[in-house]
Amino acid sequence: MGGAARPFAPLGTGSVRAGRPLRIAGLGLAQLGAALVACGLIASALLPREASWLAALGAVIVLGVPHGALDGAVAAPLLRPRYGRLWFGVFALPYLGLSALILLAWQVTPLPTLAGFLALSVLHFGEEDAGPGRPVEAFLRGGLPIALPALLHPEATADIFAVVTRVPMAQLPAWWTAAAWLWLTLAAIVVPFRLAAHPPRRAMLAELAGLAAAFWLLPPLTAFALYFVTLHGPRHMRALVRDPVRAPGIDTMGRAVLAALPIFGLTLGLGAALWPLYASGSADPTATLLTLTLQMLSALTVPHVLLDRLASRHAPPPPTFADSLHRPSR
Ligand SMILES: CC1=C(/C=C/C(C)=C/C=C/C(C)=C/C=C/C=C(C)/C=C/C=C(C)/C=C/C2=C(C)CCCC2(C)C)C(C)(C)CCC1
Ligand SMILES: [Fe+2]
Repeated sequence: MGGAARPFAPLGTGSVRAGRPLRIAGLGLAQLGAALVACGLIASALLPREASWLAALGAVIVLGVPHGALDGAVAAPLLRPRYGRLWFGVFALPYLGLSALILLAWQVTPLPTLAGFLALSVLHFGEEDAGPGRPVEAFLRGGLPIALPALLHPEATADIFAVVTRVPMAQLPAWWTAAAWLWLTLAAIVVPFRLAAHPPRRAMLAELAGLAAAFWLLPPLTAFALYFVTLHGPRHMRALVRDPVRAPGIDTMGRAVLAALPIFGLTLGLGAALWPLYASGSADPTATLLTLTLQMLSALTVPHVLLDRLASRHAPPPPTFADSLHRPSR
């Protein structure tokens, strides 16, 4: 998230001669891809429920999970100087151990684990969307994808989480509804003041309005997939591309995608290995995929967020004016 800004190199830059990104009708290749994915997801909302769940989960897995697979590229510069070729084991073992504990927690105490997952998601989404050092904006923006489905589509959201937790849920847990109302009340109080004090950029207003419309008009899982694969994942990858310190080898979106592939493959392998365990309790493969995907996302989120914290703590402070006099500019 932090770090010195570098011009954003759009996806596909590497394959375009003379470094000029391919543009069609004024859109870069990355924006065009995102627009196509968004149209596909919106259209999938017209399908029967099972099919629309499959489309949303497919997008979350194929297009959303790779942003977390870049954690390897963030950990390597922290660990390789000290552990040499053993760095991946030193990184992966605690990462997997922590994830395994969360998967176990879903079996033992599903509802408290759900509450923890939602709280961590607000933090994670908010920090990514608002940027560091903006706790109020982070709470408001991170809370939006969690609160709006509870307020606008409580039954459909309860149906999803009854499958994920494997706990019958005729309606959403009262604590979720109460937290969603609290978020809405705080937003209604804080937003007018902030709008008056700092008029926001038009792009941010458009993003928030688009997100609110998606969570209002689309089924909740489709709206979540849209947010996760067109905003959250790309934003995380762009932040790494722009940060020369946290992942030094990742300086274009094309490189970021390539660097994510090996660990993404490993993650798919882990999912495939866990499948029989999850399928044994359910007759419906779509429900199994929903449970496994959401539980795995939550399990990976804990080390994913911790690593982000550790990496920002190890990042050198931003250069001072005196530094800039001694160092050649990038
Ligand atoms: C490095 C590594 C790895 C990998 C990793 C990864 C790949 C990660 C990822 C990560 C990630 C990828 C993360 C994520 C996150 C996510 C989240 C945080 C989410 C959340 C969500 C939510 C919370 C939702 C909800 C909902 C729904 C679902 C529906 C409707 C409604 C709502 C919206 C509410 C491995 C293990 C292989 C090995 C070791 C090392
Ligand atoms: Fe993330």
